[in-house]
Amino acid sequence: MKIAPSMLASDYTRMGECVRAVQDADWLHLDIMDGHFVPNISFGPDVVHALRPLTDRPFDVHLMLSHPKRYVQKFADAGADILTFHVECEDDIEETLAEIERCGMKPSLSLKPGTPVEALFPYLDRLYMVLVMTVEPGFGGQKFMPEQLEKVRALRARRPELLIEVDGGVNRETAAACRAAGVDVAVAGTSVFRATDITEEIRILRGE
Ligand SMILES: O=C(CO)[C@@H](O)[C@H](O)COP(=O)(O)O
Repeated sequence: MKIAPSMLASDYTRMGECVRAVQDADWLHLDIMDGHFVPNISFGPDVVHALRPLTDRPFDVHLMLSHPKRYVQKFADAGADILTFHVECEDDIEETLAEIERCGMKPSLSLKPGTPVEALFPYLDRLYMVLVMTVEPGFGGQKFMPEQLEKVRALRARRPELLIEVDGGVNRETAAACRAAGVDVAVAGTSVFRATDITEEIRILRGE
């Protein structure tokens, strides 16, 4: 299982050092929150752009925005590789996917814990990845919701080749359940950035 450390849990006074500290991870996860789709505000494309030269890891950008389509070009310019937005957003899903493709990024859709997995089914053929939220989006440091792994199993059964990521509450114990459910990529914020040995923690989360 690949590990994507979430910069939401990094020390914002030294974000550059934090990016270098997770060089051994597979991807870098960047959470973008607008204070409307979720009750929190994080950072925007300028921060993503500033961090881009510090690592060659793929930038996995998760838009928790009511209107993601407006910002697709900005995140492409900032250096995003994979762009995830939510099926519950207020923009047209097909049009937003087309805009992500037009900008040369890999399209991905996410869903909140309360949204049935079937909401994603009409779009699966167009997606590079699905991000299954294992906490209510908006904040780091929450408890993993194990029942969300049912969505991973349902998606895996329907599309064996689809890349599946989970996000929220991933630690040593819950990572094992994710691996068993067939998760390809796990986002981990608190467990990685609070670890005494970050490199070792990533290795353990991967299941190595
Ligand atoms: O998108 C989110 C929260 O909305 C996640 O990326 C969290 O930031 C993961 O943090 P931890 O649960 O690992 O602390």
